[in-house]
Amino acid sequence: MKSRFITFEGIDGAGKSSQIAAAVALIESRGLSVVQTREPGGTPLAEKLRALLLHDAMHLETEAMLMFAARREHLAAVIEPALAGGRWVVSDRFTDATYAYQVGGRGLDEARFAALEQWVHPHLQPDLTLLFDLDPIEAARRLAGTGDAPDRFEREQADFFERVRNAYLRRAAADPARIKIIDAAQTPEAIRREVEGIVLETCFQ
Ligand SMILES: Nc1ncnc2c1ncn2[C@@H]1O[C@H](COP(=O)(O)OP(=O)(O)OP(=O)(O)O)[C@@H](O)[C@H]1O
Ligand SMILES: Cc1cn([C@H]2C[C@H](O)[C@@H](COP(=O)(O)O)O2)c(=O)[nH]c1=O
Repeated sequence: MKSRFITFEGIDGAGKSSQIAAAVALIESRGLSVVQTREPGGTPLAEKLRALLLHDAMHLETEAMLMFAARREHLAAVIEPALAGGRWVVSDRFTDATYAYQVGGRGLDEARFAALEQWVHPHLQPDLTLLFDLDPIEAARRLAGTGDAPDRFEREQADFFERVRNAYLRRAAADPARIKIIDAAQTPEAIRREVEGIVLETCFQ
């Protein structure tokens, strides 16, 4: 079976990380080998860039370029070799996050985003993206419940996350065959069933 690249997206606190393990377990239960990874990050160097991105204030264009620098490393060291070797890749975020957060949330010029995307991965897009869609107020409530110290993005206000959410929904409307929207207000069990159904329908038919 052809290897697949699956990504999980959504505003902070939407619940995507909670569902990734179940999706990976489902794919592995079919006898397939899966690389589970995340962005920004996924390699030692990209994880160092992640620490800068999540904790140090910076110019918006620096932020966008560092996201793509981390992605370039991640593609070269993890994603491309895995796919070439017949393994599946499941990533917690990819380039749709840059569109949503840097273009939608922060106002990065869309042409600059498109140029970076074209430079870093001109031919590769995920085969399937699961977009966890949730009201930012509910997402903030969930995050507050974790008790974890918020990072630079998680400290943003609801209007920022409303713009991020709307940008994700625009990206999904532009590519409905790839990006499937999940109502993240459902119970974890209902979401798990929906995620598994979409993965089986789109990747195993
Ligand atoms: N469907 C759900 N209903 C209620 N709470 C949930 C649901 N899914 C996840 N949670 C809880 O919400 C919190 C955030 O979940 P999770 O870490 O999966 O979100 P996330 O989208 O990955 O966020 P981030 O991008 O910030 O890592 C956790 O405490 C988790 O237990
Ligand atoms: C890939 C990517 C990520 N971000 C932001 C989104 C999140 O706030 C953090 C990553 O943290 P997570 O809780 O592990 O999801 O980074 C971004 O702004 N732009 C991107 O391209």
